[in-house]
Amino acid sequence: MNNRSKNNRSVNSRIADFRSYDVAARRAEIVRQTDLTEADIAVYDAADGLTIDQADRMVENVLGVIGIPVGVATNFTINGKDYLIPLATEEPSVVAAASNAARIARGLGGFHASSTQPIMQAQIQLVDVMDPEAARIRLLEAREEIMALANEQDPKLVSVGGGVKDISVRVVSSDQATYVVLHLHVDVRDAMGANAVNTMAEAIADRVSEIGGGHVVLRILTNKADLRLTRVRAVFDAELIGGAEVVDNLIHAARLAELDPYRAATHNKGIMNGISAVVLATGNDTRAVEAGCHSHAVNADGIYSSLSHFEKNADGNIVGTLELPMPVGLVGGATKVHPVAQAAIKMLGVESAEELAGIILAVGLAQNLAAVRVLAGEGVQRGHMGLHARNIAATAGAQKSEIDAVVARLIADKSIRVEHAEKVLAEIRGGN
Ligand SMILES: CC(C)(COP(=O)([O-])OP(=O)([O-])OC[C@H]1O[C@@H](n2cnc3c(N)ncnc32)[C@H](O)[C@@H]1OP(=O)([O-])[O-])[C@@H](O)C(=O)NCCC(=O)NCCSC(=O)C[C@@](C)(O)CC(=O)[O-]
Ligand SMILES: NC(=O)C1=CN([C@@H]2O[C@H](COP(=O)(O)OP(=O)(O)OC[C@H]3O[C@@H](n4cnc5c(N)ncnc54)[C@H](O)[C@@H]3O)[C@@H](O)[C@H]2O)C=CC1
Repeated sequence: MNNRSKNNRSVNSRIADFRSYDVAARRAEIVRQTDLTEADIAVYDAADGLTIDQADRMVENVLGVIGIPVGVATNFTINGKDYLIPLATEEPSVVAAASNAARIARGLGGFHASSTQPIMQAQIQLVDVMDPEAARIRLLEAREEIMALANEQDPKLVSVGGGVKDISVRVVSSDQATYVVLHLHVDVRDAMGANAVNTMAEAIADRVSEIGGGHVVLRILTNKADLRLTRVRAVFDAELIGGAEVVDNLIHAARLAELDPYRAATHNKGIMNGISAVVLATGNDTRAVEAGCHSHAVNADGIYSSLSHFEKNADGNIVGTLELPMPVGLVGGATKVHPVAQAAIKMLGVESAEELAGIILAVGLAQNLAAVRVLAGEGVQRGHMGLHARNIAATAGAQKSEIDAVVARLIADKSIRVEHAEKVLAEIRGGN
């Protein structure tokens, strides 16, 4: 299931035992397989991949930068193509878990992703409208004029096949107030699209109030990007999951997440472990994606619920599915200015925002399956805390050469706590 990169390199995401490579060997492997050159991958040498001058141009009142590790998830095949996927996360076991679940799906075809058109929406809120229902109809009658005025703001977007495709108008009312809210539906192609649609919304606002009446308050993107959905599905091998009993327990665990908001929040956090890590690694807007996902987690009955679904198929394997808004881009925002984000995009070899969205969903589903699988079996502590033990050993003061020995003792003693690590370290240093 190899994939040819843009420069015709062969990407094979199945790199057995990648964990035992040292950092230099991992980089060499990535350079060998992907379009990243040795010069490109050197951005990871700077502690944060970002100079102070670059940071100072990105946000305000800059003091410095914060480093977040970037790891590579292996074993991913998506729509028949292999990917080596950068994840930026401070949490141990996320990269391992995603790689593990991708390995479990790989033999059964990997992940299949698809998306709607990349439609983002802006809202223009009219207040104090005397005749809200009639205003709604007048605005819909002016559809062509409103769309043309909005499209004039972004000839570049229109030239690449995007632009406003439709409008809709809602009357939002309660006992306290009634608002007329016009939505612009904008195809943003390979952009995340917030700046693009906000520019349009501000430009048409006066004309919208002339037609609708009242006056304008809000003219801003909605992060409930429910017209820009990405879907992913994968079959996970029952044997590799741990057998029929773990499969059945996994279904019970997933069902509780559908029924119970307390469980759903944690289940969805596991999904976001994967999603936010790829979104961050590619310089995309984590808050925009997270807000969109949260808004999507409320089901038809108004209950906060699981974002994913797991079912057992006729072969006894698990079929996992995930459908989410995924407003990410390859142009604009930090994707174009952050050197590490650019390296991530080049490593992935993605050609469209839609392809990137499919990868992000696949990692979200993989991370979710991996977590629920261990919860349905041995519990999360062995795998997660085993990897977290490295942090604990370092916190206790272990040097690089001492960490492996301290971690081995913490796991053997089933006590992954700083006080115990300090005791073990003292013993090791004392020759006991
Ligand atoms: C941690 C594992 C994967 C171990 O699982 P394991 O079965 O011991 O793994 P293994 O040693 O048999 O290796 C299997 C594959 O996993 C990967 N792998 C395995 N270890 C590593 C490693 N060190 N570094 C890199 N890759 C690793 C790697 O791909 C490897 O294949 P290989 O390539 O070696 O042939 C498993 O226990 C697991 O998936 N745990 C879930 C961890 C998790 O979800 N972490 C997130 C933090 S917990 C949380 O935030 C959310 C949660 C859990 O509450 C969500 C929820 O409740 O739903
Ligand atoms: N509520 C939110 O989520 C908000 C987010 N933001 C920020 O907005 C930024 C993203 O805005 P964008 O409009 O994506 O950025 P942008 O304005 O930098 O880039 C988009 C522009 O790129 C041009 N373009 C060139 N080639 C294109 C192609 N192939 N496809 C699409 N457009 C192309 C178009 O003119 C388009 O308007 C992010 O940094 C985000 O953090 C800003 C305000 C609110």
